[in-house]
Amino acid sequence: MTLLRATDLTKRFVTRGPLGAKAEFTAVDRVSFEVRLGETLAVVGESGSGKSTTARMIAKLMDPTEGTLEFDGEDVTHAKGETLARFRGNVQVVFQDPFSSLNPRHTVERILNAPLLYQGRTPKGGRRAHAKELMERVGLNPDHSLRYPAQFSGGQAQRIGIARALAVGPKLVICDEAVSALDVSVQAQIIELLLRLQRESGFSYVFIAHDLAVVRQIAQRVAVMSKGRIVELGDTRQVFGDPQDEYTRTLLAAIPRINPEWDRRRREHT
Ligand SMILES: Nc1ncnc2c1ncn2[C@@H]1O[C@H](COP(=O)(O)OP(=O)(O)OP(=O)(O)O)[C@@H](O)[C@H]1O
Repeated sequence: MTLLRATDLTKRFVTRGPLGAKAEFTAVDRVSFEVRLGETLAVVGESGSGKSTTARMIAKLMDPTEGTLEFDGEDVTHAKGETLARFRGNVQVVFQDPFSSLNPRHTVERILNAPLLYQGRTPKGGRRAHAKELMERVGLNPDHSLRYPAQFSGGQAQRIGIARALAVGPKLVICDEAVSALDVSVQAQIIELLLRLQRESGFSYVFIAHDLAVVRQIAQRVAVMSKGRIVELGDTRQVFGDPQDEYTRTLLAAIPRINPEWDRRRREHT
């Protein structure tokens, strides 16, 4: 079942050159894909390929210049008011830097209650219990609910970011380079957590990443972006095992350890 469908999503930015001359730059160029219920779709590509801009558009943090976005069968491209609030209850984002996305002056309890309150909902067992329950779900000590973000490590802060995304019971969680800034060992723990939460709750992920080794662990399907376009999209094993696009091959060749099978075949052909 299709949960989210992006059709020809396009984002053009107007930039100004050194002499003040206006120029238009197409960061995302007619990108189309769907996210199925319960799956993880990864979006990979080099820096500047348009991954984050795509993530921001499907999270409705940025309007597309052109194209449409459907969620749960409903056109949400220009959603406002109640429709937008409902969308925010279904689609949540986990950002790369937890410290800059968590308000440093708010306690974890307040941070974890904010999404529900925005929805005009009150947590059933009260705010404290709601925060503690979410902290437990993501492996944090619930006794620390009155602490501030700065009192946590990077990995723990990312767990708070993930707990906040879960607070409203979303159907889709967009992870925008959510593990990229973490040490490798912490990264592995967070990936494990993301996989466990998906098993428990059955939501979908759109997983934006540049680390293909991580993508291979977590995503059933992958979209490869280059210069604002999707150049390849398909089953992760298939795309990584037998890339059809030249750019995907270059991307994979940059980390030959990623797929011994593909690496072996690459060596055979060179
Ligand atoms: N607000 C903006 N105004 C002008 N150009 C922008 C803006 N936001 C992004 N861009 C440009 O759009 C292109 C795509 O950026 P985007 O951040 O989506 O790429 P990315 O694939 O996520 O890269 P990274 O992995 O480095 O985050 C880049 O060339 C970027 O400089």
